[in-house]
Amino acid sequence: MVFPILPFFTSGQDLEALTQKKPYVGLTGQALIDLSKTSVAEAAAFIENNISFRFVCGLLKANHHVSDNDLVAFVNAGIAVLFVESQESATLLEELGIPRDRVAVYDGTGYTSQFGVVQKFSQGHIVDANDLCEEKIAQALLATAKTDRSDNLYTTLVVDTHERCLGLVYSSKESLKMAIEKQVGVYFSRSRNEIWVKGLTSGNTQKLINIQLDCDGDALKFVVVQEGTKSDFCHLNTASCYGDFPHGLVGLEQLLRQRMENAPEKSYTRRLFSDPELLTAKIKEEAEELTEASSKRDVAWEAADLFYFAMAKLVSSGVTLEEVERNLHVKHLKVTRRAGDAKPKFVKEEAKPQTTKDEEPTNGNIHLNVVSAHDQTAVTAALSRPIQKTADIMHLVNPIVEKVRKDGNKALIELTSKFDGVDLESPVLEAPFPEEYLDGLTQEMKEALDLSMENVRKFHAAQLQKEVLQVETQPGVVCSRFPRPIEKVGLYIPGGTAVLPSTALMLGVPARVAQCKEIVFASPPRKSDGRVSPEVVYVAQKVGASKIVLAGGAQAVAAMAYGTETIPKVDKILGPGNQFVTAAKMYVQNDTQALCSIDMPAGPSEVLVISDENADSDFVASDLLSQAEHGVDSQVILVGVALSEKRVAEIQEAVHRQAMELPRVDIVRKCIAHSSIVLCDSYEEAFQMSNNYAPEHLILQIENAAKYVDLVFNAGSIFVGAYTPESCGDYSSGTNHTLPTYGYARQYSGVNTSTFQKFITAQSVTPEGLDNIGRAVMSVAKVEGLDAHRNAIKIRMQKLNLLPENFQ
Ligand SMILES: NC(=O)c1ccc[n+]([C@@H]2O[C@H](COP(=O)([O-])OP(=O)(O)OC[C@H]3O[C@@H](n4cnc5c(N)ncnc54)[C@H](O)[C@@H]3O)[C@@H](O)[C@H]2O)c1
Ligand SMILES: N[C@H](CO)Cc1c[nH]c[nH+]1
Ligand SMILES: [Zn+2]
Repeated sequence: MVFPILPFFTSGQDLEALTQKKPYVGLTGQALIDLSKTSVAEAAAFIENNISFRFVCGLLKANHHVSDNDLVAFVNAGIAVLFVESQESATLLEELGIPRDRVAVYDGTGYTSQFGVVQKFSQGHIVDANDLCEEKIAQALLATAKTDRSDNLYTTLVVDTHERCLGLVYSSKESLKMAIEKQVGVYFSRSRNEIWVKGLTSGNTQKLINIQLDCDGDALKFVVVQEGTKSDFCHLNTASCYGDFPHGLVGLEQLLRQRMENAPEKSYTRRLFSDPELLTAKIKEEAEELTEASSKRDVAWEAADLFYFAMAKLVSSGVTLEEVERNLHVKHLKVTRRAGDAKPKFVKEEAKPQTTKDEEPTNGNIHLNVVSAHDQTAVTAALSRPIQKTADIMHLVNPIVEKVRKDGNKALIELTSKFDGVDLESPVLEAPFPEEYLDGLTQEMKEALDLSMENVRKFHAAQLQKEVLQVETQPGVVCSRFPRPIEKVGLYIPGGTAVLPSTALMLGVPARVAQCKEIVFASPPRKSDGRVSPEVVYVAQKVGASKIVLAGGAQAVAAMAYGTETIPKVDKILGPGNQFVTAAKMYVQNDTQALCSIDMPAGPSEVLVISDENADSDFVASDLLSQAEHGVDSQVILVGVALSEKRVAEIQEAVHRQAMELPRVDIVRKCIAHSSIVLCDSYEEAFQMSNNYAPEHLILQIENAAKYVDLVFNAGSIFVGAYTPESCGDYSSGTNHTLPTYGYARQYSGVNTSTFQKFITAQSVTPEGLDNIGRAVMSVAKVEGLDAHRNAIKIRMQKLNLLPENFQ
């Protein structure tokens, strides 16, 4: 039992008009709407705007003309339960995806709701809202409410609209009638033995929102809003008769509302309310921090910060917490329509599939979003990368890594079957690699790979640091530094959406140049035969790899980091990959048990092209597309310097035309959907934009391009001039294509020869040297309170008679 009357709104127009004219109808907290006479929009607006109607149902008569789509839309707008006249209708609704407990079937005497409110609404309960008046409502309530008290009063619980208990009071028949008539908190005072209008003397009155009866009808509940200057319910000046509430979200909302009214001019809260950009930045910052938090304590801490700024946004936008909760409630009521199984009776119109972000339309123009560099908000959105939050990815990757760590090859075989659809007997191919693994490798391909490997070798051999660096910092103090190869390296070669033998050579050749002792390759096996491509095997053979791990993703990274029965544990893992690979690399790098470092976070490929009016539109488009085809999570950005509208249109046309010819057009389409053109006025502005973005690849298609290289501070690799497409660096020119993405070009270099080396320092100090630096060492050791350090100098200097006799 909630309320003994279910007001029936016979038409959509009644909804708004009647609730204005007869606000007391809302005291019942419930409504029944005739769905055949109401539009979805009318129902949605009614539910959204009237917080007093907590339980809204829809009546569906036999032979109604409501379409299937509208039925689902009504439910999704917040209709809790559908009242239908037959079991057959209930079955048809179920086939549409509306759960059975959201349907109440007429049984000859009424409808029984089992969802939200468990109650039988008989014909007598359902009353045309047009016929309702305060008196009828009071009569119905009094006829149903029970009391077993000798004074005939009704026990009444008072709660606020967040359902927080304010206190326990008593109502009499008269006080109830008066409360309904005036829609305020009116009770019966037992101590004064009279009707008690709450706040009559103090001014802290109560607006009455709903009256409810409990399940057996012997206790009332008043839902109220405290009004007046003080919002305390209790005579002891606390929010409730049980003291003040803990300062949670409701308390925060109240506090921020007060601050909105009276925060001092220069206070932080005032700034927050009057500077929308600051508030936006704080919300983004806190949201990011929350995604990065991992311990329970940090997650709670960061969530509280985010709620604070989100609440400031609500308050400054005039939105209440109740409206948000209402929104959550409606979302909770949503259902998913089942596709294609509606019975003819319910089929009035075909449902159009909704387009989600993951399912971009597969036709239409492929064009980039265009923003002006002056629109800061649009630029920030345009330059944000389409990557999953670290926390979300880690959540998926952690169990994979742990499984491989625990179960070794067995786990690797299982995960390869699961993620790559290949069932292997052994996850490792040992050198010397069987000749048949080179089947299909053409002479032309060998020559292309040889040429590329030789150029990469030349450039990386020139970088090799062999010499011992030696400096005498003081007479008798010689410091030196010398390189050593990292002993065992694991090289990841992507193979998800495209097989990348070029990555095999970009990693294998410098590893060989640096003289790493053991080189292990890992790459996902192909579905067709469970092998890796002959080109990868060819490169592995050329660079002297000892093994090829036939696995991809996080499982391959884990196998190389921890080792398995047949895979050696490596000291460093290098190579690009998708988000699973990159996240797994970051995970093992942070695990001291793994004792494994990584090159850098090299995730989904990205490019930023700076072009001016003189650039060739076809060249620009081709460079954008060459990275767009890598994956749906790639991003390509064109920063245009003083581009005319005509030029922008020409580039867009070239992008579309060239893309439509590509076999990977579907991937390109999805990548371009989150890629942009940013229009700048000057070269300086364009380079500033690029430095902020810190792209993996930067292509300069501008006049005198070489002259502008000095302006670049953050980028993985730069491609200078119209005839330097990125493809050259991807394959054959000699630079490395394993480069930092996600903006990590701010602090990381791309793979180079020293990535495969480490540097050891050495020093040699003579008695003369000790005399020159010994006192300084002792002074600093003393201030740090590390006497043993100081002694190591003192003892030697004393034996050498370099210190005065009584030196302490
Ligand atoms: N930054 C660089 O230097 C650089 C260089 C080359 C390539 N790349 C990038 O490397 C990436 C290669 O990605 P890819 O996907 O084609 O190949 P990949 O080899 O990196 O990843 C494929 C593996 O991911 C795993 N995987 C796929 N879906 C999974 C899921 N739902 N859960 C767990 N694991 C899953 C599978 O095991 C699969 O073997 C592209 O984004 C490309 O842009 C970057
Ligand atoms: N552009 C990629 C680096 O982001 C490398 C690559 C390999 N093959 C083609 N391209
Ligand atoms: Zn590429």
